[in-house]
Amino acid sequence: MTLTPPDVVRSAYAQLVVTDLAKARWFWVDMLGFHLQYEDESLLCLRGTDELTHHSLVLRKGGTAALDHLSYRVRTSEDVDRAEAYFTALGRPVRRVPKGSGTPGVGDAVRVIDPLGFPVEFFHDIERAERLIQRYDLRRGAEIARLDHFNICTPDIPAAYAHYEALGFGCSETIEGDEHELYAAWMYRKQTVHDVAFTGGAGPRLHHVGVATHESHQVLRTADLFGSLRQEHHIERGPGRHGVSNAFYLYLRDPDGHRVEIYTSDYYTGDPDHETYRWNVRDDRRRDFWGNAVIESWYKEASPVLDLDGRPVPVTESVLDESAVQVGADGLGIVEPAKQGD
Ligand SMILES: O=S(=O)(O)c1ccc(O)c(O)c1
Ligand SMILES: [Fe+2]
Repeated sequence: MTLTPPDVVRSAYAQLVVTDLAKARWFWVDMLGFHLQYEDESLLCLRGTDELTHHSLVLRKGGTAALDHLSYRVRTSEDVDRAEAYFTALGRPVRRVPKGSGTPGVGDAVRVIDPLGFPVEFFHDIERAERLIQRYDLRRGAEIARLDHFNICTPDIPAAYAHYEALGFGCSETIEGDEHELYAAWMYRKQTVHDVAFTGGAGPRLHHVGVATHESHQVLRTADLFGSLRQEHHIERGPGRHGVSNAFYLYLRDPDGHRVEIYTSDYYTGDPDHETYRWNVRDDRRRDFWGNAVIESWYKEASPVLDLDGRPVPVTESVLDESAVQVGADGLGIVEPAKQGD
């Protein structure tokens, strides 16, 4: 029996558990400039300046910092039923979340634990929100425009690739070994570089949420804002230019250690014959086009994830470890001189 996957439109929101809502509000609203769409004593629903639906980030107060769930928007309400049937047929834990019983603003949804162990929601209906695209008077901090992608840590990248390919995701770029072993992949439904990407490592864990600004000067200004306020310890990696995606980037850690990437200027991937661009793991421009080393914490640290009952999901150690491949300025393992023309 052929399984019809849900028609995923885009990565829509991440729901993060934070231990101090006030500190999280400072980081995500005051410093990053997310707009506050909904707030109560235990929950914040936030969106970027361009976003026309209720939220793209939800912060829920809890005892341990973790990913509560990732959420994808699907094209029709029938696709929510398709998602339920698809993951039920895969033998995965599935839970229907009727409108009003889940995240504020979201209509009928289904939540699953996917084959990679991640809590993932699929929904169609979501409340519309006031158009703030040209309300420059309300912009502040990093001026975040929208959610761009999720990056997940998983021990088996080929399995992650196969799962998302079966969901109809295209692949824009990869990092591969000399024998084409897959170290990382970037996959999309919307017509940019990625909605989801996979970082090799113990998983399931959330590596980061990628949020987009319109301009690289906003990425630079973000770093300056944290420096000005003596909050530079929130800066983890960058600013810099990625090899993969060609985006300009800055990685921050929020007060609970959740990683967020401020990201701008990747490229269009919408043609039906779009070809995957493949990087060799020994190319030390792959992660930073200028050859700057990737800090160890970026490879090793990530947020735990919760199951459908809010319990932490145990992790499995990785099969491949990209950080063990030392090339030029990158990697942390055995030093191998880069061959001329690598
Ligand atoms: O560091 S990489 O160039 O591989 C990279 C590319 C795009 C991303 O969104 C990212 O987080 C990391
Ligand atoms: Fe990213």
